[in-house]
Amino acid sequence: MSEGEREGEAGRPAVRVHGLWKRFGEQIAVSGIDLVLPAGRFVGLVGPNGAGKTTTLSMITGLLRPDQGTVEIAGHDVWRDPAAVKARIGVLPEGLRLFERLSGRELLSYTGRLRGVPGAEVDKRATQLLDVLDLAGAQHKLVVDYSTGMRKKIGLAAALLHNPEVLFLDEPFEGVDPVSAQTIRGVLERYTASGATVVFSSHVMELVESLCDWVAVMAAGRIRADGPLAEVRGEAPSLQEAFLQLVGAGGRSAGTDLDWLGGGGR
Ligand SMILES: Nc1ncnc2c1ncn2[C@@H]1O[C@H](COP(=O)(O)OP(=O)(O)OP(=O)(O)O)[C@@H](O)[C@H]1O
Repeated sequence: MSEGEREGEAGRPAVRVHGLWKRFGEQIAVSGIDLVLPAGRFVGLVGPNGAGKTTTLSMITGLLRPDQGTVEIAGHDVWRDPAAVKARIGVLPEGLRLFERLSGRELLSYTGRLRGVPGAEVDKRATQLLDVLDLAGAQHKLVVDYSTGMRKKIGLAAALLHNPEVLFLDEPFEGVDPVSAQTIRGVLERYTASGATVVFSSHVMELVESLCDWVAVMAAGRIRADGPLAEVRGEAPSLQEAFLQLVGAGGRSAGTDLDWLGGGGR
């Protein structure tokens, strides 16, 4: 599908990446990728471990400077116009660092003020987000005492507080129990239904298949396929199968060399 067709479908793209490169010493993490993600979609960035997903999301969101290439979000260049971009995006990065000595409620108040949201509005939105994300009971507890799932949820609340146009989430469901995952999912579905865009990375194919309507498949620093979910899945019975074919992992044996492994002889 051409870029023109994509833009025609949903107006201005949420994200436009051109010729993006990142190298760490000898290791090429991201190898000159081009990507156009339409607005108003639930986009999944999928790929095996080490594919370059986190590096790509970090460069797209202005956390890591690319060696080459450009990124535009909602028409603004991430590196030339960072303030305009930061006002329009929310980010839940991998290994999120939070202010551990604030309570959940204080963290949201602080984030809201930093984002320039008026105080009364911050309080209202924080109360609603804490409630919807089932954190109301823990709002006065210090973040340092939060569980992994609670940290993801308070990070998500902080990323949503200023009502961004585009939300980027790196592995948002990792370490999250099924009930919390369902809650997060509900919030994200509601957010995209109103025309906002979610871009999240994951290697859990079932999750991506059930949530996303647009997919980009990454392997070894390159985009192997991208487009509407049905188009990327093609004739394959599931996204998992399509993914295995795309990344060339279909023939890998499940451990024929591990003949010593298992019960019996030591
Ligand atoms: N700071 C760094 N220094 C050196 N190499 C790095 C650094 N960050 C990433 N890499 C390398 O770049 C490649 C891509 O890593 P990245 O974390 O982007 O992959 P990923 O798709 O997010 O993987 P995962 O699903 O395992 O989180 C890997 O080979 C990784 O070892």
